[in-house]
Amino acid sequence: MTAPEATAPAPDARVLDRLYEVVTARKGADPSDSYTAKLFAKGRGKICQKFGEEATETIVAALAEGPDHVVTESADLLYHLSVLWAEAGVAPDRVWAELARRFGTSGLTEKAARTAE
Ligand SMILES: N=c1c2ncn([C@@H]3O[C@H](COP(=O)(O)OP(=O)(O)OP(=O)(O)O)[C@@H](O)[C@H]3O)c2ncn1[C@@H]1O[C@H](COP(=O)(O)O)[C@@H](O)[C@H]1O
Repeated sequence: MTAPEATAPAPDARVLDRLYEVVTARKGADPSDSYTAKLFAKGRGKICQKFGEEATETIVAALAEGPDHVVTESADLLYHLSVLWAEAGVAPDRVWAELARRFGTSGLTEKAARTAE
């Protein structure tokens, strides 16, 4: 069996960085020991399919099930996004940098600049 992580991360946004480290370390691990390793073994198509399913489940939770379900489905969604990033070779730092770059630019301003091109 794969050993559980020694210490749980703080329950804040940095948990995604820790999760990405754990997920990346599961690449090439025995699929019978790890759900993440099983997903990697099934390939990128399966990982993308799972991410899509979790997105749909999050939508259903928001539309019909209430905040507690939105929380649990969002956690499933972000876990599967971490696996997708690891599969695609995208470290979360790159996403954080892109979000930071966009900070303070209204989506309306960005769209207007794009559609004027
Ligand atoms: N955060 C998660 C996490 N969130 C959700 N899941 C799994 O994602 C799956 C959700 O998919 P479904 O609800 O569709 O359940 P399912 O029917 O089992 O899925 P499929 O058979 O369709 O693939 C469940 O099996 C959950 O257990 C997770 N599995 C792992 N992690 C993290 O990843 C770490 C490593 O996990 P292992 O790779 O299993 O060691 C863990 O310590 C956790 O920190």
